[in-house]
Amino acid sequence: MSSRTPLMAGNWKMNLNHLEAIAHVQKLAFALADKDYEAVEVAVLPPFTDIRSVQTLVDGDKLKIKYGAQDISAHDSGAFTGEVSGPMLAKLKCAYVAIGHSERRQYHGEDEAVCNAKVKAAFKHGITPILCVGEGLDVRKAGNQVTHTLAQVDGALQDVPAEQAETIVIAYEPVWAIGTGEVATPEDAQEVCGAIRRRLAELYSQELADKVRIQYGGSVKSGNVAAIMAQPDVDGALIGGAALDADEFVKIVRFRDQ
Ligand SMILES: O=C[C@H](O)COP(=O)(O)O
Repeated sequence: MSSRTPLMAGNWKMNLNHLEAIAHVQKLAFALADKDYEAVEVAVLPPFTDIRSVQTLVDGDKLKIKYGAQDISAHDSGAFTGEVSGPMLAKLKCAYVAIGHSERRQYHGEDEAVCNAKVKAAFKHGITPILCVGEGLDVRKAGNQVTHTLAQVDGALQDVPAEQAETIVIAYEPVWAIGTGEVATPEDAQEVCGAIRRRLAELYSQELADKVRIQYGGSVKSGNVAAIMAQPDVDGALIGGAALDADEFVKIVRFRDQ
């Protein structure tokens, strides 16, 4: 484990309405103590319709839980039905936004150019991107996971200046491990997370690469998080299913106790 502050982020995906979101965040807030926030940054990524409610709760009770969105439009405003813009998310004080999640890539055809535009949109509005990258099963079976994932990193960071890139979070999520119960081994996670950090050093500088937090995502649970977090280039986790269970998510935040 590195000296970078780990980021444990719960990606709720399309789960929990705004009332359930309030109850869930209240439960997290009740369970988490100052020492948890000192050791780990904790964030939730609810559906768009929940964000205002989460913001009101976090602001009102001065909670230390960060929150963000699961997607952002590449456009600031205009005729883009169904999209939500950077200025809108910034107005709700979103700290983070997931970009290029494999479900966005798979179901909405998001490619590197789209991810690149969204990364730029997030930075433009002061929101930290959590750039999601990772290979599918066929690519893994062919042994091309590193090449594939680094091409996604290269594409999304095209023309992103160092002063922005140094704050990005990159989530390595092998698609075959998402929601399947198939977790990559800690060595699998380290192989690709380490390669991502080396690529950041090539694209920018070693100093910058050493600052960037690289998460692992894919069937993370309290029972496997400690071994994954023990890897030198893994600085947190992007958690899907297990983040919907407040008790389990708190255990993941407290990975050092597992
Ligand atoms: O964004 C989270 C990932 O897709 C992981 O989801 P999962 O923990 O349910 O496998």
